[in-house]
Amino acid sequence: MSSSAQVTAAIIIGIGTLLYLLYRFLLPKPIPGIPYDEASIHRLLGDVPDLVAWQNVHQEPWGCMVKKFKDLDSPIIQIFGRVGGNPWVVIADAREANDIMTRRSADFDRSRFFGELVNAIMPRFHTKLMTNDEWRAHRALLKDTMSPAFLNSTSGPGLHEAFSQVMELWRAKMALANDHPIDVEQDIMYANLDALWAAAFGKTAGAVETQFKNVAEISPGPDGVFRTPNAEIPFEAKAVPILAESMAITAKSPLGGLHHKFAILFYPSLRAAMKAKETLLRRQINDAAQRIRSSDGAVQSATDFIISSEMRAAEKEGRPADIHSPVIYDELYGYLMAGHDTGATISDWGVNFLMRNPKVQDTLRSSIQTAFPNYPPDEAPTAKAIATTSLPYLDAFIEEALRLGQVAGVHVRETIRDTQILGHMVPAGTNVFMFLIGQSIQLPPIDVPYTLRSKTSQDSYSQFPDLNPQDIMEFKPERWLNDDGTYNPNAGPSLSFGTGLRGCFGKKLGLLELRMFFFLLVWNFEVLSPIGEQGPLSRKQRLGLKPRTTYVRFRDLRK
Ligand code: HEM
Repeated sequence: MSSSAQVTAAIIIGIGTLLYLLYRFLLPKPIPGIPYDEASIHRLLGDVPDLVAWQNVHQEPWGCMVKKFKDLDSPIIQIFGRVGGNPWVVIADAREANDIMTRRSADFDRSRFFGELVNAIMPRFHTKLMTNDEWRAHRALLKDTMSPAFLNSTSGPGLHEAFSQVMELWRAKMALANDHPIDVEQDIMYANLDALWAAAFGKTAGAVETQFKNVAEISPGPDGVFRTPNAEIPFEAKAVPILAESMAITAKSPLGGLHHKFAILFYPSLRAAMKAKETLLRRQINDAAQRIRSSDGAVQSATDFIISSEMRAAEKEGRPADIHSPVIYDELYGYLMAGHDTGATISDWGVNFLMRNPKVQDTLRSSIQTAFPNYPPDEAPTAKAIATTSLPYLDAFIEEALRLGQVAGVHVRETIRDTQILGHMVPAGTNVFMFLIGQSIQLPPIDVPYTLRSKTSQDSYSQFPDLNPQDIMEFKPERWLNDDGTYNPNAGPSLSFGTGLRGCFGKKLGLLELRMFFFLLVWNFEVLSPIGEQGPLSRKQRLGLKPRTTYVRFRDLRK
């Protein structure tokens, strides 16, 4: 062999060896002792191909996890979701999940994986921060907007207006659809966007109002479901779902948040949406400041609240008010974004559960009619009356819809020091996913020996009972009621909003949103299934985990 051929051969062997070593380096490295799928450790992409394959067939990736837990017969497993990244630990046990989120803050904190989702859009939104003084200061900014007084008097009327409007939209559609099913998913999303917009800025975004324009064009699709062409809503409002949906880029891309940042900077639709976000916030904040100056500080929205607080603090400290601070911008937009799609997703689930459980629907309706005996059918009670009246069956219905719906397939925390989960050592810096749509919350649990539970989990064992495995898959609001008919949120694991320090900031507003929507829905209509056989209820992954379809027939109860 000539010397140049020898050099070429040596280079090829060298490159080949390097590539092989790189490949070996990037292959998944399991955490010792925690079960995993054997096939996944021989692939650079780990478990991703399985999740993608499941998604392609079922429109959501999570059923694949139910199968992995079953195949590995363990409530704790590990999966490999990033090339060359650390394994992710996943648990399917509500009791341990609750324990991690409420009692183990010395071991777990907000996961950077979760924070990455919002980083490119709202880098100062507190959901991204670890639990520290900065996070506490951000939470304090809007804390009082979750007080009962603020919710019932200031936020409630806007929610009532938005949902009353969508009831009228459906009345108009129903008159033309002539007892055929209507696709209501987009209307529900717009109604929730309007509702949160009103809570944030004092007036709806006009999204539902815009939909009235096209009602006359309602027509059946090949599946017999009636739909209206989507009327263009104001771009500032449209920007909210556009940006919210873009967070999926982070979740899905092997490059995570880097890919999302690139998209926000260079994709024209996302650039336009970011610009609309800035314009909207600037205008709303200026309007709020002017309103406050001219009306002795009367607060009509979350924006008014945050701006008047800043103006008062500045006056007290003798400095100019910093009403256009990036923190205020990101917290306000976070408030808007975090609440509309989550509320809409659970509303879609609840509508499906009402259709499939006519007895539950009858009980729910008679319970609210009994609570308001003096109202004629065409006059719904006020926002304040709905918000403040004891309605235990409605609360139980919502709790059950949250349990069997679930907006998020998982909650995530990160270990901040080496720790133990269900008897296994988990190193610091590991993302721990707590699975919500499988065993122990929606399916019979996987057996966990008591002694493997953490000390805090054992000590708090009697805090809530496990769900009954015999009827865990049924939609049964009664499980959340005491014998005397009062609502009992501790009748089982209630994790749909997360829990503990880093649970949902807007839970009370979210619950009010759902209360107002379902009250007005059941007050106005009987919610009927589309005609014909109903298949099993399946999911699709959008920003949240939604039911595959929300097709409804309505019977108007005003007639
Ligand atoms: C039905 C409605 C809602 C549902 C189901 C829901 C669900 C959730 C979930 C599952 C989390 C993650 C919790 C965790 O990791 O433990 C979360 C966090 C959060 N939610 Fe909600 N949410 C809803 C409404 C809202 C509303 C209306 C707002 C604000 C106005 C809001 C603001 C937030 C914020 C700021 C966080 C992050 C908290 C932190 O990191 O400290 N949510 N929500």
